[in-house]
Amino acid sequence: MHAPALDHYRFTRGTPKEQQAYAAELIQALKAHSFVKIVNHGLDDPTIEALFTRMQQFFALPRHRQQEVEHLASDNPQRGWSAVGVEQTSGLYSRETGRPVDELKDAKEHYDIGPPDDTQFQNQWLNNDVLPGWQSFMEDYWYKCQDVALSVISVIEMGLNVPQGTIQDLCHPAASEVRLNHYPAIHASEISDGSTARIWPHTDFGIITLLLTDDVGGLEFEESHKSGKFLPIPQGAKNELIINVADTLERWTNGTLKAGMHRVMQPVSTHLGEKTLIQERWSVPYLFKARRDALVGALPEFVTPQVPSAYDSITALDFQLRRQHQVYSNAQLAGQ
Ligand SMILES: O=C(O)CCC(=O)C(=O)O
Ligand SMILES: [Fe+2]
Repeated sequence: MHAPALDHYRFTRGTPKEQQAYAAELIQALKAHSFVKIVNHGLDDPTIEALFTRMQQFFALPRHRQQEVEHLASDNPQRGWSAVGVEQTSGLYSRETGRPVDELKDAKEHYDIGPPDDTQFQNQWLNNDVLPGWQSFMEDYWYKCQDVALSVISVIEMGLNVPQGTIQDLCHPAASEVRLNHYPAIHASEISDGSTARIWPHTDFGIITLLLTDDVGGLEFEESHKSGKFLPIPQGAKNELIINVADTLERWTNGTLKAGMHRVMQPVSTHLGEKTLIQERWSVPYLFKARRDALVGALPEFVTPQVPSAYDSITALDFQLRRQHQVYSNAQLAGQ
């Protein structure tokens, strides 16, 4: 489970033979665990340092500034700031527990950034004089992540033995998002009594997710598909990028790759005394998504008469709206 990170240079700088071997290992890891860690992916250390510094600047602003770019609950893709607890990831999960969503709280605030040139669901930005250079840094980071994601998708296409471009061609125009997650410090007892999670078990909606985290810990992946058993992911070097399979790739591959169920709880190192305060935590997923009019049923390459498509063929946007709907209560969606 705790396999060392794979070296992405084996693809970007490797011989065809090295590329094939790397692709086979990556697919094997994704089949076994639904996630894999990679290094030498193209996001350099100074960029990662600056990303965490920049995101912290936004969350340190006075509340009224954050409210200027607040995302209002709707089924649409999120843009801008969502306050702690507004997004209820328990809605993606409560069906399994049978407990009402409102009893299961999320202890996270976040900021979402869609494609810089998105005209359908536009980004929300503060004036440049509030956080000089912030918007252009984040737009730049969004493009850098897109490059990494496309490169990883090339590897996945190779490892799955489908023609290059099979998946990549379904990703333009882009609909992907950078999400800046802030988990404020929280009493361990709030998590251990089962009422709150930093983020409840869920799968991501897109194709793959590229995830960077700080070293606080707490991220857990389901050990194997539908096992219900979660294993903590030890934090490696800060530049390790976690790649996980998300819903759309599971659907396109007709279940050959399964979306990785994950959550964020207290770090394993935490002594769970009543009064223990778990330190704040930061993470940045890049949610790599299909173009909005692409169909997200199984691709023909993964369907046979014996193995028909197990997924309904709706558009990526409809799928997004369906999943997004689950993270808000009806009252929120009615604007109350
Ligand atoms: O914070 C993390 O490590 C994971 C975040 C996550 O799963 C998400 O934002 O979808
Ligand atoms: Fe996630």
